[in-house]
Amino acid sequence: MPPPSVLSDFSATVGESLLHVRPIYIVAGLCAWISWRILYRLVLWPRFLSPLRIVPGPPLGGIIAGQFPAIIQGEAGIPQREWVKQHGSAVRVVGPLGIERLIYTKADTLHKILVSEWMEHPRPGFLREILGFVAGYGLLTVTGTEHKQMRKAMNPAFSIPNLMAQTDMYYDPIHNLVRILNEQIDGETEPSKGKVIHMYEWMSKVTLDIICETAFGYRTDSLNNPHNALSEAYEDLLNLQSGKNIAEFILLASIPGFKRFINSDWAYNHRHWFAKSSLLAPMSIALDAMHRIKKISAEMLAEKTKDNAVALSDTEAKRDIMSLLVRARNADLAIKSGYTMTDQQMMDQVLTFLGAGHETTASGLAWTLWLLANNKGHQDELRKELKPIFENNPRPEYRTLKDLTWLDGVVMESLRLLPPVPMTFRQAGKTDYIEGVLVPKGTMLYIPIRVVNTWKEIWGEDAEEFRPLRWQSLPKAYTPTLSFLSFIAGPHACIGKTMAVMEMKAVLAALIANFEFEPAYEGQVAQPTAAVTMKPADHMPLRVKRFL
Ligand code: HEM
Repeated sequence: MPPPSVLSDFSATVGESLLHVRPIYIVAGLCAWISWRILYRLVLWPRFLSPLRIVPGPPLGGIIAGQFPAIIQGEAGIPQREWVKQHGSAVRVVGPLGIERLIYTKADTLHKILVSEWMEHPRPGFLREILGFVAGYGLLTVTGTEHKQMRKAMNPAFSIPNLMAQTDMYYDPIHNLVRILNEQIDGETEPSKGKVIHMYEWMSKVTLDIICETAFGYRTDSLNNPHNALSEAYEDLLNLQSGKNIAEFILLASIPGFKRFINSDWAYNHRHWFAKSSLLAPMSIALDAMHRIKKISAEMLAEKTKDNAVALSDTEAKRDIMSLLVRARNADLAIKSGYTMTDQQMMDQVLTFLGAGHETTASGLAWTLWLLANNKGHQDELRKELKPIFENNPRPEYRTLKDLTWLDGVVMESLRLLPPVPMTFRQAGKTDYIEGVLVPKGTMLYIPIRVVNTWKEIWGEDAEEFRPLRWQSLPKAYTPTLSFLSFIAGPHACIGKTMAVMEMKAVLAALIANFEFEPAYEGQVAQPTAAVTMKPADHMPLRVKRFL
């Protein structure tokens, strides 16, 4: 046995050399592992190993970007519609970084994903991050049991009797809008020729004023105030919507800890640093806009909580949605029932109503005006139906508006053809067979709202045409929940659907009764943005004339 001194000399030498060698091995090992992961993710999995290879679809595309360029350069939902036409009702598309997504259009499959097994197919993390940042971590982002409880607490506020009672609240903003458009036209040198007006901007203001009134009992009056703080903040935020910015956001959101970082005071206080990098500049604008929106939302909520603190038995209490939620929470707290929303959750709901209920309805209205401007015959028929009603009563109530044939057909047809939310995503929460193919846990499922809404197998050969009267005799293949997906289906279906449709009807009815709409110039084409919501990129200029 060698003496201990020799042993210690030996181990010291080995240790020393290991100390020198180990970092190289570690770095080399790390490099090899990263290279292997990259090779596996980008090449081996999508091209040779994935069980989804048997699902038909377009070519895989470039190794890094896949079909992503086609997706973001095309109109939202249109490349997917072409792929379904070419490859059938189940399509596999490889997106960026080798990530596969499946598109299913058959009612049975959509029922499984959205309705019967909705808990096993949650919204994917990246979508929850985007929605949570701009629309609060409320109903739009919670999943499973928490979602069930929150939705149960909120459903009564969206009941039909409550919405009926709210309809009259729409009319002050609507009448403001009609007056402003009249003034704008009268300000022209030749008022009879009308005026080209960016209608999306006005739809955004009127829907902001209506949602603030009906959801919070809060008067924003952005229609009369061009520099309204809330409306300017949303404008800044919504102008960031582009395929490129969303892709960058998804990339950043995949970094662990991103949610905490982006919602921290530090990120807001240092936002000017991000403005210096072209990649992070949109983040700086978004942080600034969200800070302003959160500040105003907190004020609205504080006013509500103060208002309703003593209102448990007050029959004259306000009927806006937030008042109902605050009163319901107070009642739950009083009887110590199981589930009550925390202050933070209430705050998130304020952001959710603003984020989910404002721009979607504005885009829906703008697209409806676009379709009518390009279909004069349908516009005339609608006006014929509306004129006598408005001559009788300038504030028609819920029941009157609900049952009008042309008004209903035009709104539903517009939401079908140009849905403000053209697609959404789910993720396979477990490995399971869908349409006979083993779909690995984690696979992205593209919910093809615009594709299904215009699928010829359901809607017939004229599926892509604007024909409002089709809602009077729906095709045989139509199923109420899964043929028209604009508000999707199942437990995550839009809670504001009835409210949105009623609001669109009230605004549109008043506009069509008072004005005529035409394209702003010859050859004008629609310019939908390809992002989370589909708004007109050009803010929809239309020629607006008084209807006398
Ligand atoms: C034309 C207008 C609207 C359209 C097209 C629309 C569409 C949608 C869609 C497609 C979803 C499902 C998103 C997903 O699961 O990924 C959704 C969810 C939701 N919408 Fe709407 N929406 C509209 C108006 C509104 C309004 C006015 C409100 C409320 C004031 C609202 C509140 C919500 C909420 C809270 C959710 C989440 C529901 C849940 O997960 O339980 N929406 N909406």
